Amino acid sequence: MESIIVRGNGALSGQIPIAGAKNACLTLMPATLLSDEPLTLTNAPRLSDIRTMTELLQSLGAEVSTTQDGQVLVLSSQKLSSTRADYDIVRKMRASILVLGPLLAREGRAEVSLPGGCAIGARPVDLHLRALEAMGAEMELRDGYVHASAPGGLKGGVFEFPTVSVGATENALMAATLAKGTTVLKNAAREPEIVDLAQCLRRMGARIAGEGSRTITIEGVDRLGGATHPVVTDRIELGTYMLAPAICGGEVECLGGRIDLVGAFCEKLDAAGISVAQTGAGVKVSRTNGGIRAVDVTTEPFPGFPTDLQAQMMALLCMAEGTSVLEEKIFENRFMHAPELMRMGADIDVSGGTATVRGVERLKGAPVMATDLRASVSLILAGLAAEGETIVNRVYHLDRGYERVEEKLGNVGAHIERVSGQ
Ligand SMILES: CC(=O)N[C@H]1[C@@H](OP(=O)(O)OP(=O)(O)OC[C@H]2O[C@@H](n3ccc(=O)[nH]c3=O)[C@H](O)[C@@H]2O)O[C@H](CO)[C@@H](O)[C@@H]1O
Ligand SMILES: C=C(OP(=O)(O)O)C(=O)O
Repeated sequence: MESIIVRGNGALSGQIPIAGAKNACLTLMPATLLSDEPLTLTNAPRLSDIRTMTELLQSLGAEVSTTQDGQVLVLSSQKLSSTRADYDIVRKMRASILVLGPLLAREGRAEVSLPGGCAIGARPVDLHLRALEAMGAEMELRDGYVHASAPGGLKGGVFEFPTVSVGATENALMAATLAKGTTVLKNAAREPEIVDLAQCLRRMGARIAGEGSRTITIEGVDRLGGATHPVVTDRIELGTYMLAPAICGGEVECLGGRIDLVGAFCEKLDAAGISVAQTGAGVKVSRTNGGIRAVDVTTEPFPGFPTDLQAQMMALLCMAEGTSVLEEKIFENRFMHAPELMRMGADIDVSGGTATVRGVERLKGAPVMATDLRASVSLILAGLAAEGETIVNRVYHLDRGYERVEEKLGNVGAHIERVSGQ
């Protein structure tokens, strides 16, 4: 099994290229199921989750080819051979549920394994099912699978999400493109990945208005065609690497970064005493003098502070002057990084959805265990600023969402390497 070894270091300096967004690509890929013409995605990230989605789509009969550098995906679903998303693939990745809406819209039926819970929370899919039911789908839960059908095709409907859900909005949006009539999605998610999906679907011929606002209106069309679409920048990878110079000191430019993708996060960095500026090429972050100030953070749906940056922000605040309070409002169990950070000398109390972090002067390297994707990278960030060596085990979580992390951080001066067999 592989591990990442990080040795505490001084200031960082240089540039880090930011990849296309994992979470956008994972919803754009199933959009291929809506059309019999090819969908080409450029700026795709090279990640294990993308390979899992490729495997899932291929199991349904789609053809997926990748350029040698892995950045262009050509997906073709001319003829589908199955409507069943098997447990063996779905269990590897929750985003697999995103094939449900497209399959149902194109084929009138789908059988998708329930993804189940995961380390960060229970993560039910009831809202995905209810939104599709509002379009006339019939759902039955049997043998651990959702058996969905819409024999006469989906029909436009009005659905108000009781809670904002990124995945359920994506599933409903994709399905509605081929439903008969108009669908209105209220209290929809406003994340940049939703906007990216709507733009891609529009390129395929869909009629969508209002993405990025709380209400999305979709006029169903008879068929969708092919398209070429660039995957939006990964705002979570961006925020993660913005924290590297914030934690270690120095100045790093994140190439391709856009402040508008991480507005609420930048406000917190500013309050913590970190300088952030948009440049022609990306986002430049520096901490050249002065310490880190404590700040309070509450996670919220976009445009609020993203839950996917909470663990990394906690790594920064472990070394702030003063006490910070982090409230996790999206997932019920997303503080597993806290005990690992405490192994490195952090002073953190967790009570329910609240973590109180009292800043310490210095963290100390230790062997730690990655429990999920963002937790893993928070431990790497903490290790960069700790005294001595930190060994992060179970890095397969990291490879779901970060490509070439050692190379990207190594190029700005971090002491980081991947080793096998630890
Ligand atoms: C592949 C992908 O894009 N993953 C992202 C997506 O996950 P995902 O789409 O799974 O997250 P949701 O926005 O759906 O979850 C938000 C909240 O709604 C709840 N909920 C969701 C669906 C449902 O049917 N019922 C229900 O109760 C969830 O348990 C959670 O408490 O958005 C999350 C919130 O920004 C991010 O952390 C994930 O990185
Ligand atoms: C939680 C995440 O992903 P997923 O929804 O695929 O588990 C994430 O990207 O941080």
